[in-house]
Amino acid sequence: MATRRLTFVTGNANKLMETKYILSQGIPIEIDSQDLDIPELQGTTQEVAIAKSRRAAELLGRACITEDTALCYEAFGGLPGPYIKHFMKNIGHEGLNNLLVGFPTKDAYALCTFAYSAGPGAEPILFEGRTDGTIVPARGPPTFGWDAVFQPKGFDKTYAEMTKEDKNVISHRYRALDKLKAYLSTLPT
Ligand SMILES: O=P(O)(O)OP(=O)(O)OP(=O)(O)OC[C@H]1O[C@@H](n2cnc3c(O)ncnc32)[C@H](O)[C@@H]1O
Ligand SMILES: [Mg+2]
Repeated sequence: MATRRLTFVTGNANKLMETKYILSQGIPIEIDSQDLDIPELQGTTQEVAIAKSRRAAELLGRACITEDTALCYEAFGGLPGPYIKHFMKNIGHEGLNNLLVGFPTKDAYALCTFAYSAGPGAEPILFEGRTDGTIVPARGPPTFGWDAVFQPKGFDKTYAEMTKEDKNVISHRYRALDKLKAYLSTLPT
């Protein structure tokens, strides 16, 4: 099978690393990356993902993938959701826990949305992956976003305490990439 080449438009080095790792397990694919400055709209996770994918393909002038990650609190009807980056930056791990003081549930889910665009003007196709868990006081290295405060259901470790091999077979990103992989393998290279 010929190796497919695809550009991942992202400015996040950790996303890129996990994506390359997960995709390399399944199909012959080479991912390069471009960090383009793309405004992220407000709206549902799907609306945010579609707008970003359209703009990325326009700027790049060819097929690409983009990705948006949301962290959704059950107590808040799914927020912060796609706005988690700004919450994380401004209030940190402790703030992400303090938000939930007084709320009956600390349940949350991580939602990853990959968007594939065949090129400028093409309708983006979305691939979603969800992992359920709980928000806990930070444990593990603070290397990647909110990994240290998210403990997936059925595990006694946070994402940050897990090995990359373990995180990458149960994560929101893995589940979305599993669907993207299946789609890519139906396309001609
Ligand atoms: O250039 P892009 O791809 O948009 O990269 P970004 O860092 O801006 O990413 P998002 O807009 O999707 O914002 C998601 C936020 O969640 C963080 N994040 C994404 N995936 C994560 C994961 O698997 N574990 C922990 N934090 C994660 C990430 O660092 C951001 O703060
Ligand atoms: Mg972003």
